[in-house]
Amino acid sequence: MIAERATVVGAGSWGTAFALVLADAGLDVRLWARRPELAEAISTTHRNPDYLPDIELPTTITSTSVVEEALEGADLVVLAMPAQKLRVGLAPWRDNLPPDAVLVSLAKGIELRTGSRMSQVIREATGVDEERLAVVSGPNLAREIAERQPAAGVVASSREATAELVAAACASPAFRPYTSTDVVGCEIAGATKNVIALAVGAAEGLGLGDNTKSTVITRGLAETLRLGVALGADPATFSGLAGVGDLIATCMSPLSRNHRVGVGLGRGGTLAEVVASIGQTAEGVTSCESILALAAEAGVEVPIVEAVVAMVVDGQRPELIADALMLRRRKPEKH
Ligand SMILES: NC(=O)C1=CN([C@@H]2O[C@H](COP(=O)(O)OP(=O)(O)OC[C@H]3O[C@@H](n4cnc5c(N)ncnc54)[C@H](O)[C@@H]3O)[C@@H](O)[C@H]2O)C=CC1
Ligand SMILES: O=C(CO)COP(=O)(O)O
Repeated sequence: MIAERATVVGAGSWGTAFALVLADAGLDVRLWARRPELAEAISTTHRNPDYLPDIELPTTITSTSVVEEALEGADLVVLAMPAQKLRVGLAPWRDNLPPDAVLVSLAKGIELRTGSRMSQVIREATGVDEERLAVVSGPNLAREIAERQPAAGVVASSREATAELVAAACASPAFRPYTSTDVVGCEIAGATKNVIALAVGAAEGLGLGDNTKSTVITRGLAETLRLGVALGADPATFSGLAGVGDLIATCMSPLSRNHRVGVGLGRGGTLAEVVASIGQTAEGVTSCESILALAAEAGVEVPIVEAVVAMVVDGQRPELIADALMLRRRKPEKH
């Protein structure tokens, strides 16, 4: 089977950029926006006035705010909502999904309270079989993707043929998807790197330099790997695009919203001020607690995630947290 028609649910930054990738790969794309006026603007001007407004979208992308219209003939249903909105956001879609459509998750987060990964939320909320589900992850900052700068990603599904179907649907001259069957690894890596990016951003905001940032990234990767492996992931995933690849992009790029929230906190801003000034989703802020809870349940030490929770949730000052991380008991690097 070849996918010809895709519905992208959520016309934010990543939904819009990924719709462009699918269109460049030759698919007819329906981009669903919650607000009818936004859908109308996208369909008539071929731009999204609210996200990436300077990017001209291919004319094979049309937009609607009507669920049934959006889903007509869809081979792929791509979910581009924020992690904490996914379960409730899926409610109007559940009973309208075409029976054979493959669902694709773009969100990088862990649900609060349940600790569920996005693919688990989707399965629970829609009842679809895991073989009809794929996740896309990797170093994919929406602006760079929308500008068609060369990049690669990972499409993971427990069923290889599903990963291949989705990869074929998003392979374009500027986007090179690799396939994987490690859904757990891709999801844990994608969610946790946002939290590590908050820590790296905070270090930058405190005026600290590249040695510090590199240390946080490397030790952040170590704790992400420990957590992922404890949850059943393939360790090799963490040295790939969804692991170290996305970690580098998100931790180092001024385009990353998580990085920017961290910088703002490091400079002394309050969480409310910093998040409001960005005005877009920064998943690490709302997923750090659930990742810490997952780690506690699995008996895995995640000191950087813990430090971010202290900074973001408990409002502790970042400089005190940096000191606490440095004073931890010394140990062999591999642990
Ligand atoms: N922006 C990026 O560069 C990338 C983002 N991601 C992930 O994609 C997910 C979405 O992020 P962005 O598009 O960047 O966020 P965004 O903040 O730019 O847009 C979020 C979109 O979700 C919609 N939305 C919010 N609540 C909703 C609800 N209850 N029902 C339906 N739609 C709802 C909003 O209207 C908006 O269109 C996040 O998990 C993020 O981590 C992944 C890779 C790259
Ligand atoms: O996931 C991303 C890049 O791969 C986007 O990161 P931010 O959500 O921090 O902007």
